[in-house]
Amino acid sequence: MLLCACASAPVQQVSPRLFSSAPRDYSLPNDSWSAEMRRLYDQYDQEPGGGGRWKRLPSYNRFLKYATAGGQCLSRLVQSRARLFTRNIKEPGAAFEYAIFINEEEKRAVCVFQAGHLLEGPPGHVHGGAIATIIDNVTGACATYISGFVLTANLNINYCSPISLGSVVLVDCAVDRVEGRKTWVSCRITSADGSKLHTEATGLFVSVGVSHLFTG
Ligand SMILES: CCCCCCCCCCCCCCCC(=O)SCCNC(=O)CCNC(=O)[C@H](O)C(C)(C)COP(=O)(O)OP(=O)(O)OC[C@H]1O[C@@H](n2cnc3c(N)ncnc32)[C@H](O)[C@@H]1OP(=O)(O)O
Repeated sequence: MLLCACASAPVQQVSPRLFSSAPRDYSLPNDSWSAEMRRLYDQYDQEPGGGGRWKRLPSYNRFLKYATAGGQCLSRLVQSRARLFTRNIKEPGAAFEYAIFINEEEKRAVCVFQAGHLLEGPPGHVHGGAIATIIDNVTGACATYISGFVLTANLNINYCSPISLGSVVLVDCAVDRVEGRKTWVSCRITSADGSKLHTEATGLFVSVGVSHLFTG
């Protein structure tokens, strides 16, 4: 379920069944993925209904773009040119290629992430802001899945070793604690084989009503 609200209209409920056509799911493999990216994806991917531990989260460049109903409030959102930051570069493989898998029982999310050439920071390596972005995205998805709609209140990141452009890494997150409106998530980015630690992070996410986005 996705909630929609704006300052001048009452909060409305919009469900994915209102989608008019199949949107592009960016979490599915494409030709830019390396063999290693594909191998890791296959490792976590499970047949729908197969009872596997991991569920892939679909990923769209804008969730509401494909909805057909919802009145004035929704149409104002749909008509805007906003796009999800991590999915707004058209060239496959150029920036963020990733798929997130959720393990509800363990309250964990794992993301297989291939960092493209447009994410350069230090020569040949991934920009720290791009690393922060993927961490925010994956920890945010993990917190959202467990606690419902949340915003990032705090993110602490230790950059332990640089990530090479074009490489594939694993972003592994877990919900550590939920207390009232607050959800704490920890995160580690490692090399694909798990042998090298690149980044460690913790995040605090606070549950809000979607109307918070319109009222500040
Ligand atoms: C079915 C599911 C599918 C899932 C599929 C999802 C896919 C989806 C993928 C996309 C995932 C993208 C993920 C991006 C996520 C962003 O990037 S969010 C954007 C960046 N974040 C923001 O812009 C947030 C800006 N900040 C705010 O709006 C407000 O400060 C907040 C965080 C909502 C908190 O404000 P508030 O609601 O007024 O709450 P407030 O009463 O101040 O605080 C509540 C509690 O939190 C504590 N707190 C608040 N801020 C802090 C802080 N900075 N440090 C420590 N404690 C704090 C307070 O002390 C308080 O604690 P208690 O007193 O209750 O113990």
